[in-house]
Amino acid sequence: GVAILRTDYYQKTCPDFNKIVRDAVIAKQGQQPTTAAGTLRLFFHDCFLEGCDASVLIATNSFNKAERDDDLNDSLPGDAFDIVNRIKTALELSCPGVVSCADILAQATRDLVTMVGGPYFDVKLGRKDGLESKAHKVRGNVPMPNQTVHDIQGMFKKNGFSLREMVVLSGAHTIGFSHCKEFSDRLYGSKADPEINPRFATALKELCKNHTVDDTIAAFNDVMTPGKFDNMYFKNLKRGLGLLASDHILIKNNRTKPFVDLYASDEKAFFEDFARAMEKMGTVGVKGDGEGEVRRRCDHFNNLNV
Ligand code: HEM
Ligand SMILES: [Ca+2]
Ligand SMILES: [Ca+2]
Repeated sequence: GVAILRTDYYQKTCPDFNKIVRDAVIAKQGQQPTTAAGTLRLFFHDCFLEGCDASVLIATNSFNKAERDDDLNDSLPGDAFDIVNRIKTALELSCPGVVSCADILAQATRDLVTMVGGPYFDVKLGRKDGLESKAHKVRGNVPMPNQTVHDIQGMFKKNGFSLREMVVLSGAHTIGFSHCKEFSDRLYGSKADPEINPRFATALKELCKNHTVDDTIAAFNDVMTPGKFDNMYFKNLKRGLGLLASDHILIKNNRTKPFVDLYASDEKAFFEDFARAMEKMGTVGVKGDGEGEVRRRCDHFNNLNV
């Protein structure tokens, strides 16, 4: 059966859960300010494949190439995996074998989003960790920047999200960064996008000029307020300052544009809708008793599946 999630799921079995997660998040985000964006993306990629079950955290072994080693997950940053592992270690000392990795990722994401200025939302708990993680399943479940609104909408729809929720969740690109290869085809050559703000395009071309040699070069998703969770992402789209093609199409497409306009002019509406959509994201495909386990380590199944 489907898991019944509750915000107070660990109240008796792990009373310090909230505090342990919050303290670890504050320490990590202070040391490594890119953690919030990386973790938010990690959570998204987890929930969209096999549901929010920590399948994305599994390490590859000689029998199984895991989700995180598919090309589309290559750029998920180590700091995002690290914060989950740190929290897991602290929790295993306080209440061993009780808290799932899927719950840790959900709760840490909420705390990080809130910490960088985003809205607070409830995180219901009680997910079990999944028993499968296959790299070949990633493609088709995680959107790519060169896809159409129609194709991307299909992936959100499959997970129960409306077009409006797709737009509001894309507002996550108000923080974090993207590597040049994700948007370079908008900059150079005959397919260059004439709708990019010209000064922005010049700056990006300069930034990315050596990206084929150095694939670590990256640009902020939100050029104006890259570290702050706010509605600047939507304001940027209206001025040709969207970074990815999948960002810019939200203002070009006449079905998504009204939502961009709304969130650009009303941050409160953005925060309310984003909070509700994130709460919902946390319930996608969750596993209950008998459908998963509480992993001892977040990067390994308890039994080696071969
Ligand atoms: C709508 C379709 C989406 C597409 C095509 C897309 C694609 C991408 C790509 C290509 C990157 C750059 C990765 C890199 O180069 O390191 C990225 C970054 C990011 N994405 Fe998305 N994304 C989408 C939706 C979302 C959603 C729904 C969320 C979360 C709710 C999200 C959260 C993030 C975050 C936070 C980053 C920055 C990661 C970092 O700084 O490490 N994205 N996205
Ligand atoms: Ca998953
Ligand atoms: Ca921002």
